[in-house]
Amino acid sequence: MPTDVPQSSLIALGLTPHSGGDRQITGLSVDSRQVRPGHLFAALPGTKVHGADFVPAALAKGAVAVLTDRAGAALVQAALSEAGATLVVAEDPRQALAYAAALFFGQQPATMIAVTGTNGKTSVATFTRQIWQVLGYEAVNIGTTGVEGAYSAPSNHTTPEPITLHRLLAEMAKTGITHAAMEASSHGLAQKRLDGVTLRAAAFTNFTQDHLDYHATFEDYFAAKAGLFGRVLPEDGVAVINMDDPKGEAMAEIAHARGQRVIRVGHGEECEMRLLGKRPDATGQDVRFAWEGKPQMVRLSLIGEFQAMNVLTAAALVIGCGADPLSVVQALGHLTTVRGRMQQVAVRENGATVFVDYAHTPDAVATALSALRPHVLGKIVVIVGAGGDRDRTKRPLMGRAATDHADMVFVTDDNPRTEDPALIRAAVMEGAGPTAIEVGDRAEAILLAVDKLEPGDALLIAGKGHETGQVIGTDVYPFDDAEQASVAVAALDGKI
Ligand SMILES: CC(=O)N[C@H]1[C@@H](OP(=O)(O)OP(=O)(O)OC[C@H]2O[C@@H](n3ccc(=O)[nH]c3=O)[C@H](O)[C@@H]2O)O[C@H](CO)[C@@H](O)[C@@H]1O[C@H](C)C(=O)N[C@@H](C)C(=O)N[C@H](CCC(=O)O)C(=O)O
Ligand SMILES: Nc1ncnc2c1ncn2[C@@H]1O[C@H](COP(=O)(O)OP(=O)(O)OP(=O)(O)O)[C@@H](O)[C@H]1O
Ligand SMILES: N[C@H](CCC[C@H](N)C(=O)O)C(=O)O
Ligand SMILES: [Mg+2]
Repeated sequence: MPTDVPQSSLIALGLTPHSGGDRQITGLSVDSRQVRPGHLFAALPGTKVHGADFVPAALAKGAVAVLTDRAGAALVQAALSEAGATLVVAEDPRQALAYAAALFFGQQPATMIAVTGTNGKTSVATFTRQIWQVLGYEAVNIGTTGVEGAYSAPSNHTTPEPITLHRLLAEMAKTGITHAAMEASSHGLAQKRLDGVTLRAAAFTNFTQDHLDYHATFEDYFAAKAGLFGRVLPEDGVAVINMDDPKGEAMAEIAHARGQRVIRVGHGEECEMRLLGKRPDATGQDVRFAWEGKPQMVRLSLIGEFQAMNVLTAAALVIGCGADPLSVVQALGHLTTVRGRMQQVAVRENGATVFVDYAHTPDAVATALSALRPHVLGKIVVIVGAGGDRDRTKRPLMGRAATDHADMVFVTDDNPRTEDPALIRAAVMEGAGPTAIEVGDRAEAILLAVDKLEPGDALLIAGKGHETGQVIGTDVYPFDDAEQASVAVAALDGKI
């Protein structure tokens, strides 16, 4: 066995053997198909099946120990003693796995933060990383767009699973990464994926509708997010809370109750990081804000008030982690657009602009369009759609938000996945109303929308942001909104 393969005893990983005695393990897996000889297999209760069903398969592949809950233990005890493998039973096996993975891989960047909220996680994590880099730190952001910054890696999840996450964190720490900003998705929090991460600070951006396919109720969805402050962030951590959100007060209460230092961000007088005013123009905005009562000015090459709020949230996180506030303020002028978030991707010969944005919730569509309005003198055209195999109830609300906040609406396909695209569009159209134009093919919708642009107008292509593929059925077809917009502009302006 190569010497760089980490090894550890179960007890050293905080896992107490229930039967079979302590073991040296050479790896961890949650999927029986990924088990290697010497592994601990975590047989987790799932939404579809119980991982315990796959214990025989895991043992056949060489697993020497199994971590599971009580229900799982009852199912696998006999098979384990027959194979001479160790059983570990935990009240919460997902949390036990997260702690074990952190100990197994050993290292993580010394300064880590996490961001939760329905919208804005990727943006805040990216700005946090950018500020750290301007200050001279080796920094990354980890989330929907993969790992970016001083280290690059793709990612299938917004919040990676604990094993993948801690392998990655250890690898990055070894290469000298000292600062990491993570996204904490509600799935990730509910499944305790980041419980083994040592956080210095955490932020809450906002709470609106999404993922009601996974979380049974709004309360469950909120409880998952609140877990970041109520459980994951330690007592000596710093909580950065957006007080403009109706749930800000409740989140700040949770942080206070844990004894965490709270930095409030928002428009209100009570906020330590307070937005005082902004002057939007075609290429960005001048922003006036106050840090602990002291007014500051910065020029941001970013569109939309929500991006200014995301920047202030990121600044508060960096300050919360100990950076000098004045240096942080000075760094803000260097920030650049987050890929696929209110990103200007093309300009027509007549001056009309095209933006790509990742708004895929009703609130995000409303926020993105109203944020764009003060930067635009003419009309706003929007392209909107909704993804298949996701929260169905948000579809008409997204259509409605588009009609309420734009002057012209095109309804098209997002990622239909395994659903019938026509039915998804019909649900979006129901909210968008009779004035909306339905065009199934996304490339055609972009071409038609770009064609409507007159001087001073802007088009917002919502929903897919940085994505480079369109998922139809289970296949992924190359598709990039930014590229399609450039092609449409070039074609209509007679450049190709
Ligand atoms: C809905 C959801 O989050 N599901 C996660 C959950 O799976 P599950 O409970 O559905 O698992 P299951 O299919 O019932 O199987 C139970 C167990 O048996 C195991 N198994 C299954 C089959 C097999 O042959 N062998 C085997 O061992 C599975 O690995 C699992 O541990 O537990 C699994 C193991 O921890 C996760 O991999 C899986 O994430 C899946 C891949 C996923 O797609 N999650 C998405 C929805 C997600 O997490 N998204 C958020 C972003 C959301 C957002 O903000 O937009 C993210 O952070 O990326
Ligand atoms: N602070 C905010 N308030 C409201 N809407 C926002 C905010 N920040 C971003 N948005 C909207 O949400 C979209 C997604 O932003 P971002 O990718 O930063 O969010 P996210 O929380 O990471 O999303 P995901 O759940 O997909 O990971 C943006 O394109 C924008 O339309
Ligand atoms: N992380 C989100 C992204 C949605 C992006 C949108 N393009 C879609 O496919 O619905 C989700 O998986 O729900
Ligand atoms: Mg994200």
